[in-house]
Amino acid sequence: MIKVTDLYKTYMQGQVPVHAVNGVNLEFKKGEFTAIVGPSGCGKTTLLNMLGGIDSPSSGKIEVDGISLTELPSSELIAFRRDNIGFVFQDYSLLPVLTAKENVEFVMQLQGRSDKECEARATSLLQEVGLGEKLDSRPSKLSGGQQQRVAVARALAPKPKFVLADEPTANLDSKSTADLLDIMERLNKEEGITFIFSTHDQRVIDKAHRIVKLEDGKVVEDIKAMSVQ
Ligand SMILES: Nc1ncnc2c1ncn2[C@@H]1O[C@H](COP(=O)(O)OP(=O)(O)OP(=O)(O)O)[C@@H](O)[C@H]1O
Repeated sequence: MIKVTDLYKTYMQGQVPVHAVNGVNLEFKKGEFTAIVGPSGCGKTTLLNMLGGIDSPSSGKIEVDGISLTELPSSELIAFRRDNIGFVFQDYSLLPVLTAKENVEFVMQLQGRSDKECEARATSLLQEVGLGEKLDSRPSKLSGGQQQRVAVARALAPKPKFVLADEPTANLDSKSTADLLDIMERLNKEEGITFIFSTHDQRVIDKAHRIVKLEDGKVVEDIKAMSVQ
């Protein structure tokens, strides 16, 4: 479970404080499939970055299965993030010189796993996201949708406790969006992967089981979809 308590993040824009996240309290249970929504600038990216330990709060607490991210020394936070949190970014963020398989293997190599294990898991994850034929392709040879599927496979490679996705479909066409959502939904259902994603995309919002709406850095709505109530 992820527990967020009294979370604040204030940026200074010149002399003006911007309260990007302004007193958020939330819990995410294992296996949830949650969309964070709200107008541009409401704090979605800032919240996701803090949940993932890539940005630190001005105050407040984030706990993952009882471990307080906000209190971990930075070296332990880096290892915790690597082993427990998967990220999917809007711009895919794949390493261009590596093939699809190498991009997925890379993060497991950082965990110190054997080459054999890295290769087997990367291959099976890429097959699972429908890219079994593209293992040796570099990102420049893949469509946006295919690159984002590599990014999902990479996020899952270290067997994370949860996956954070910041507007994962922002650059995808309708077909690629639908395919990516099907894959995320299947992984959520069959493997119990917890997904938390920010989005403006109604097609993605329609698939979410829970919708958390932010405005001006505050949670103004937190609703469960009818089908999972
Ligand atoms: N590094 C920064 N320095 C200063 N202000 C920032 C910084 N990052 C974000 N902000 C401000 O914090 C607020 C929240 O930004 P954030 O990117 O989290 O919103 P968002 O909901 O993800 O927006 P979008 O939907 O446009 O991506 C905005 O007012 C933004 O300008």
